[in-house]
Amino acid sequence: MQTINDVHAQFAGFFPEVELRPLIYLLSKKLSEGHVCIDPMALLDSSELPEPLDQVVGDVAQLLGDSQLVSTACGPKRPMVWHRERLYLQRYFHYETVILERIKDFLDSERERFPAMKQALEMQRELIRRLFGADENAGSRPDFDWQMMAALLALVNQFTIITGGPGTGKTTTVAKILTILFAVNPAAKVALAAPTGKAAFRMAESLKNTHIELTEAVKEQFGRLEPVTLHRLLKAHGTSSKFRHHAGNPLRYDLVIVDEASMVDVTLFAKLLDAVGSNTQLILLGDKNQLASVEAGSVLGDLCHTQSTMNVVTSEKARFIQQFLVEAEPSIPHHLVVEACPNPLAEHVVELQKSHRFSDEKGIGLLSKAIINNDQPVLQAFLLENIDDAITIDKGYDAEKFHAFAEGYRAYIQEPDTALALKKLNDLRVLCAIREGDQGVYAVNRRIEGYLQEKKWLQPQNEFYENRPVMVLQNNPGLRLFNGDIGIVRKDAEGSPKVWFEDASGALRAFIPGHIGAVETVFATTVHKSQGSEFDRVLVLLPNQPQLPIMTRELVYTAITRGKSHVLLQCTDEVLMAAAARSVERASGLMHRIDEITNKQ
Ligand SMILES: Nc1ncnc2c1ncn2[C@@H]1O[C@H](COP(=O)(O)OP(=O)(O)OP(=O)(O)O)[C@@H](O)[C@H]1O
Repeated sequence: MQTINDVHAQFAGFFPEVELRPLIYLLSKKLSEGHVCIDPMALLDSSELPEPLDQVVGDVAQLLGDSQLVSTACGPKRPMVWHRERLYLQRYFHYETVILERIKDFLDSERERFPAMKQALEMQRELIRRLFGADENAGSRPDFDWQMMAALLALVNQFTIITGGPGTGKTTTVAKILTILFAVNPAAKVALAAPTGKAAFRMAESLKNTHIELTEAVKEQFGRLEPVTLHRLLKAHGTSSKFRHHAGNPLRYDLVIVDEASMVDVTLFAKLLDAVGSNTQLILLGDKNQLASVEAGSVLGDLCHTQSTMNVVTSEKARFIQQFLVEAEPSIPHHLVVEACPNPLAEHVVELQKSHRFSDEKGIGLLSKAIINNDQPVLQAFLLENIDDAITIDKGYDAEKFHAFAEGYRAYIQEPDTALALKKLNDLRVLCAIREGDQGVYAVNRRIEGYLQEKKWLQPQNEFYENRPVMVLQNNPGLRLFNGDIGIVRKDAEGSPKVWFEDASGALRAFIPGHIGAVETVFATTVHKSQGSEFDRVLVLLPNQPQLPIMTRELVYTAITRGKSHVLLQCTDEVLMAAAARSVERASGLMHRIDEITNKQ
């Protein structure tokens, strides 16, 4: 229960206009829950206001319009902005505005580039047809190849979002985009980035291991791509959110690719867009259905959801794309081709729809779709039958099943080669929804430690015991270690404990434990922290509290799709059904401000 002493009430109390305090209270509270702004009219009916702030006097719009603390979009700089029925802290309104303005700039500059780029791509017709298998597979494919649409649009656009679930080929599409780009411009400068070091590293690995045939020259170009975190790309000043790259000192690349963009909050999103100059193309990859960032905003999801139908294109772009198909190949479905697109982001967001990793008919593919679509009959069938090879649902939170899973950690502990041990550690993970309580990360980590100790595989006598798996909890740009990086404690040749990490090139790096700042044990981690990672097997432990607001379909979808071959789901029927029925709601103005890209307000 909220008390008058809580931090949001204190914040509201700093403002002299007493009648505005209930709104400021709500704004502060909602910001801490990940919302970028509030719709005061909708919220004032709710019972979220503590006494004595629960009395709102007068007409809200008039109150905000008359206040010296509140400005409008074009008004003087004040602590808050009231814009199109939403109330923002000035800073967050600014971030949203930067995002919209930068997208507008990208769209303006690409119109000029289109004829030249179109011509350049037409010169690469053979390569494009070969990459998308048009010659050999013509006619055998049942549906239009959305990867081809994504790649061609990304190459002619300045700003593109490629979204899709796990295994839909986002990385493969990037490999094809790069192959075409290097054919057009062998000297192209490309940056690969992601919000976490782990995600950036994983993208670079997947690019190196792509199944597409590359020439030696392109292989060499791929080999030179160095994955970096967004903080490193933008050149963070220490651990602050100030960056050396911004509109006045833009990034000097031809193309910037950002993976796992669903994890980027509104602040970093705005700073990224601000730092990408008008001559640089930007491609954002992510799964719009995944959990959003821990901090405020769900920008990637919001930008994707501005369109009710995905993959709509104008007939001009459809003609351009379809010239690369051979006759027998399926073309873009007719209902998606229009004369003019009302949404400015049409042709800039492409959804890849076919998973090449999971079947839609069974296993992780079927269950994750059923969760995100709240498909209750399919979920009921999973709960009733429990006969899927890739999914085990344990409704009784069985200790034996838990221990059998934890036993999987023995492989990395007994692996003498530290690089291999790091890989084996990352074969499996326990994913928790919460931190506190018996089913939270802290208790579950202790439970696994205790079990492995009982088996005499671990001796956790001190903080940095041999083989402790740890996750770094903050960015250390100076050490090139970032929040979310995972390492193992092992003694070095001199017998001193060190924490070992793998860098982007696969080389081992060791640090004295005291030098890397706060870490936590990572046998189990939160679903939030697991974003950007995939594991062969996961145990998803959902707390037996169906009413918990954090238990949403996005959370369970994100957890399940971290698993590549098997998911053990510990939850009751009620918990799973309640989570599937609940969706993350994050207020932002992006969806209803998207028309500002075309009609400057
Ligand atoms: N068009 C395709 N034809 C055949 N196989 C494909 C195709 N596209 C992707 N794949 C295969 O599907 C698997 C997943 O592809 P990829 O890693 O590109 O997907 P992703 O969307 O990036 O996945 P993740 O969400 O896990 O990062 C890979 O083994 C890849 O080789």
